[in-house]
Amino acid sequence: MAAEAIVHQPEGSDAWLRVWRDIVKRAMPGIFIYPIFWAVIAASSGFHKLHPALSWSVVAALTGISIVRLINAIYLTRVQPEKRQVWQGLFWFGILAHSGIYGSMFALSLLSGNAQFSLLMAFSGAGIVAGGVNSFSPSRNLAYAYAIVFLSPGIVVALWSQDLWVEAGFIVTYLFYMWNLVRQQNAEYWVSLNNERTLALQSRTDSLTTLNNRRYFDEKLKELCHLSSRDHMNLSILVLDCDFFKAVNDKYGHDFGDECLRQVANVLTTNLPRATDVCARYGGEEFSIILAGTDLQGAQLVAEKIRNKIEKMEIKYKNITTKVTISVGLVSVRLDNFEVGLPERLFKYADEALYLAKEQGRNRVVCSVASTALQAGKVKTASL
Ligand SMILES: Nc1nc2c(ncn2[C@@H]2O[C@H](COP(=O)(O)OP(=O)(O)OP(=O)(O)O)[C@@H](O)[C@H]2O)c(=O)[nH]1
Repeated sequence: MAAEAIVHQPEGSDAWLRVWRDIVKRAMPGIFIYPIFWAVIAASSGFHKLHPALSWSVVAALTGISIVRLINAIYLTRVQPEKRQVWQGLFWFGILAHSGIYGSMFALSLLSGNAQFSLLMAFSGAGIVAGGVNSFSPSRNLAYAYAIVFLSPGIVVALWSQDLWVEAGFIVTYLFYMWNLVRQQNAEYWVSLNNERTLALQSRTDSLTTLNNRRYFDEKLKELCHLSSRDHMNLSILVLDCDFFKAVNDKYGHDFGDECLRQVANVLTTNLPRATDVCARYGGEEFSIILAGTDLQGAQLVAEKIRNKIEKMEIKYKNITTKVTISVGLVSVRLDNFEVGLPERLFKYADEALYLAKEQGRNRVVCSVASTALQAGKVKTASL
């Protein structure tokens, strides 16, 4: 996906969280720069002696905004998704208020006739703007707005006073330079984020079927076992295997076998509509499914539906048309406490049930004895 496309991802997605975490982290060191720089420059250049009220008011305003920004930075990425816009608005306000006030003081320094004051404000301002542009570059609009608000008062004052044309030219040039930097850094940020996401996706995806791979399935199984144990929920695992797949490969070739696996995978994904269902290619011609919050009856229905759809499906590839069947092993338990090795044991039960399904003639769903005993209350989870 192109960098530009991702910049406009909808609010509330995972991308929002990731990007704003980055922005907040990058912006953190800059929060206290404003009052500190201003206080040091106003004191060292003698500006505070001539204008004590203004100097102190600016210190107070910049410090107040720093505190608001700090609180905002702590909570921005932790609030409920529906409150994100308000907190994001407050983040913008803090940034623009800081840059507006500091930029105005820089503009004032141009008119002050105090060379040391204006030089220090110019140097510090240039540094702060460059740092801010770098921090906010994941959001191009924020970075642009920030640079404009910071530098505009200086440009206006320099143009207005007529004898500061050189300074005005310098600030306008600097603004263009920053503009270019925003574009460049924004593009670099999104390209690297995109690469990171692609790599993460590849590491959890099976390239043939685009289903999740075994590693992801194992991680998810552990996580869902934990969650289900904590909430005393049902958890079902299905292990599915294509029947006589060696014969399919031998008869029609490996390419056709691959196509069969893709079409079987497609039936699985289209028949698992719940967002919490996890489906993976466990290896070879074996697939696995986790149905969190689903009891034995529900899991049997799902397994039977999938088995039935695959049995009826005609697999067409090039000039060949054939059918395949699958055998399914199933385990369904209500979990009350998590123990080490629980996910592996549950999977083993489903796998043993699959073995029975093969033994009993294939093209069928067999439920693990562990789950029937558990549903009848004969076995406690702890003794699985
Ligand atoms: N085309 C293709 N074949 C695969 C892939 N992974 C595994 N296989 C084949 O799947 C076949 C599995 O064979 P077996 O384990 O003997 O099982 P089966 O023939 O399906 O017999 P049962 O499972 O007992 O019904 C082997 O021939 C593997 O080469 C794959 O990615 N693509």
